[in-house]
Amino acid sequence: MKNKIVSNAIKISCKEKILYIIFLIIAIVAGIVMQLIPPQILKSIIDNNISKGVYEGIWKLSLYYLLAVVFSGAFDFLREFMMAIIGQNILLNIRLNMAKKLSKLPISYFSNNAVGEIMSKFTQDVDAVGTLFTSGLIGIISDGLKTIGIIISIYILSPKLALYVLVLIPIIYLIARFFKSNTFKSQMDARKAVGHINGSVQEIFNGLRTIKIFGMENYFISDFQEPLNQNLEAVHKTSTLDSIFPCIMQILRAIVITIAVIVAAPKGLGSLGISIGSIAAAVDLISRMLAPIEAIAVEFQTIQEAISGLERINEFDSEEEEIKYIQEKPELMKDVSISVQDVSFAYDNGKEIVQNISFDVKQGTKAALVGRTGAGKSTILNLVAGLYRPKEGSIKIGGMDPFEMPFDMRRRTIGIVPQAFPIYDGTVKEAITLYDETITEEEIIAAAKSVGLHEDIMKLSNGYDTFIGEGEIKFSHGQYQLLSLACALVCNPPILLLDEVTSGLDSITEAKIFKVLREVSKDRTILTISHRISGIIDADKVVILEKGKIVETGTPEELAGKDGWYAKYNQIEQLGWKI
Ligand SMILES: Nc1ncnc2c1ncn2[C@@H]1O[C@H](COP(=O)(O)OP(=O)(O)OP(=O)(O)O)[C@@H](O)[C@H]1O
Repeated sequence: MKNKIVSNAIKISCKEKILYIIFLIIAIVAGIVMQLIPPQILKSIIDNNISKGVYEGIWKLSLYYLLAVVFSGAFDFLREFMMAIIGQNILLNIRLNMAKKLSKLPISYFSNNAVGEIMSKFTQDVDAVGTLFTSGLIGIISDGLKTIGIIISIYILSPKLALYVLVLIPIIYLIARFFKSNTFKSQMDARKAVGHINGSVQEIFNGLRTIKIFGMENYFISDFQEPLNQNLEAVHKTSTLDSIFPCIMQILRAIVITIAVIVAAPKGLGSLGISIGSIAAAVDLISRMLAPIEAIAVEFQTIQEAISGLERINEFDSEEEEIKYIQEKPELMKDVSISVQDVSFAYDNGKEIVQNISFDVKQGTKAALVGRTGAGKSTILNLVAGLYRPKEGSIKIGGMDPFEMPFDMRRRTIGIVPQAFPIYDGTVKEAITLYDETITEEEIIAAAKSVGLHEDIMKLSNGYDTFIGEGEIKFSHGQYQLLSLACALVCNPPILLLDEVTSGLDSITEAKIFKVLREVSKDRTILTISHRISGIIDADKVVILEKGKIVETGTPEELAGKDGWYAKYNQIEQLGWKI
């Protein structure tokens, strides 16, 4: 199988659930054999007892009949149960394999794929593939064998009757298939509409304030109404098909049985010359045959869905993985200067975002990248952090390409503070360590103290063990930025990359964060980005970017003395305008 994620999951599950697989095979075989026994007992009761007026021992045969039916049902239950356990285990292993794969993908994968799309691979596509194991594949084999077994049994009773039944099977199958594929289509429509409704709800929640301020409630309600109507229509269609289908199958069963009785009855139209007991057994067998044929129609549908899910998982599986660089004994760098030489870069869409960028940040100094929104500042910071590789030129940190830096070395060399704190589902402690268990309690507290957050954390209900996941807001925006800074500092990295850390903060909080930054930047190499001159802290060097190119470089004093971009930005800011 080409799909390694799925084939590997099947292999693991086969090993883990070998006993269940053995029970499944036993249940399938025993179920098929068991369901053939009751009609034979029925035939014997009618032909050998009732027809001949021998009533002795009937109760025993009736009891055997009952037991055979109960056992047949029990084996069917066992089959379904085993299939569900094995199938769910395969699903779990597929999802685990996908999570492992996801953790190996480069940052560009996440920039080029919407979160919703990735999520649907983990949920809908895996569920669709799962039906292959919980019902589809095994179901089709087992129901197919059941149908074959029944036909053989009818053939033993009367070969001609078996031929009549054989002609009727495709008709029954096609009718069942027609109903099931239409039901499936309307279920899909209903699901799509629910997806649209969920999207609208999320949009409404996210923009609640704006909606209220601009009085857009009616617009959103109308946006909500349409998918609701679509959902209702699709659900109505599904319910109608679902309620008609059993009636149709009942009628079909009656038609097949009527035909069988007419052609088989000793004095009927085309007498087959078989006993009354055989007719009764045949009627019993025909009644049992409709359920597996109906199931096969459903299983074909699920297999089709599973194949398209499998294709999407296969696509995900073939995504190129990030190269993992490993160093035997990661050493801390002695020289931590940053050098950016003739760097050009384009994201996957090919549009060049930065061109011919060159600058360096000497060890222990501070540089600031300044430019307007969209100038390419964050892109350069991400390149320096080693998240992307330049298309042209080179970036070195202490002579080493940051893209090729082993992960653990990167974490201990470069501390990154993003524009906004990413909220993880976890405790304050986990937000600082990012689940790195090698970080000690003392190091966590020292990091929190260095950013002045220790007292605030201690005031929380469970201190460092307080949960701060989504919907559990415990801090202000500024405090979250300090937490983010503590996370960057906990490994004591000699380099700090700061991405507009104070954007969106009031001037008092901004001043507080600047004070902390001044403290923690001592003896560190700092690269900070800002779209304002006032957002750079004590920079030794300022690099001004405009549309992906450097337009000015120098110390703040040098640049202030020129009639260039820096002076222009400064002038505008002093007038109170934001760039
Ligand atoms: N993952 C991406 N894929 C494609 N284009 C991107 C990606 N990230 C950013 N860009 C584009 O690169 C350009 C520069 O973005 P970047 O975030 O580097 O600018 P910036 O100067 O940091 O802006 P801001 O101050 O608003 O954060 C923008 O035009 C943006 O559309």
